Amino acid sequence: MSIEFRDPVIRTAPMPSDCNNNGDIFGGWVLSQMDMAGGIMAARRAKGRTVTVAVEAMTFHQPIKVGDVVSIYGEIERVGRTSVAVKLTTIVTRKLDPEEIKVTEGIYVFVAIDDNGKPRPVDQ
Ligand SMILES: CCCCCCCCCCCCCCCC(=O)SCCNC(=O)CCNC(=O)[C@H](O)C(C)(C)COP(=O)(O)OP(=O)(O)OC[C@H]1O[C@@H](n2cnc3c(N)ncnc32)[C@H](O)[C@@H]1OP(=O)(O)O
Repeated sequence: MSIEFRDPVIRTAPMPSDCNNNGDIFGGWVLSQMDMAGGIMAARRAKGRTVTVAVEAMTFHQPIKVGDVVSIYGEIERVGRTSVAVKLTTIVTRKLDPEEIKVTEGIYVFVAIDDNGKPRPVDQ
């Protein structure tokens, strides 16, 4: 299903306090939002706790600005023995403009962990 017809995992609006020294939204803010979106998807897929082990192929295509509505879409990219990779794409709309702009994408890898923080198998 294409992005336009799916629900985002997270939809939010950044605040002026989320800006960097250029006045755009700080990259760390969006990385964190993507981590949360991927963490929700991975925890659902792994049916329990997961931790982020790696971020692969992260690209910042366009800046995010105050006033943007930020939507993060996710899809499961692959499932390993203990890991779940989630492809995350961030789309914004700017103020009242309905145009959807892809601003970031990346693949976040999560590992399912047990109560001792050790990797545990994910149902295939
Ligand atoms: C129930 C529903 C609830 C729903 C509602 C929940 C809501 C919930 C929302 C939370 C949203 C916040 C999400 C933030 C999540 C953090 O902020 S987590 C904090 C940051 N991360 C950490 O602190 C993790 C620190 N690292 C570790 O503890 C250990 O390295 C780990 C991750 C447990 C792995 O341990 P290890 O012994 O090194 O594991 P190892 O067996 O070598 O590898 C395990 C798997 O990882 C893969 N892997 C290892 N390194 C890499 C790498 N560099 N690249 C790719 N893959 C790798 C391996 O290939 C292997 O995969 P499989 O082949 O088994 O599939």
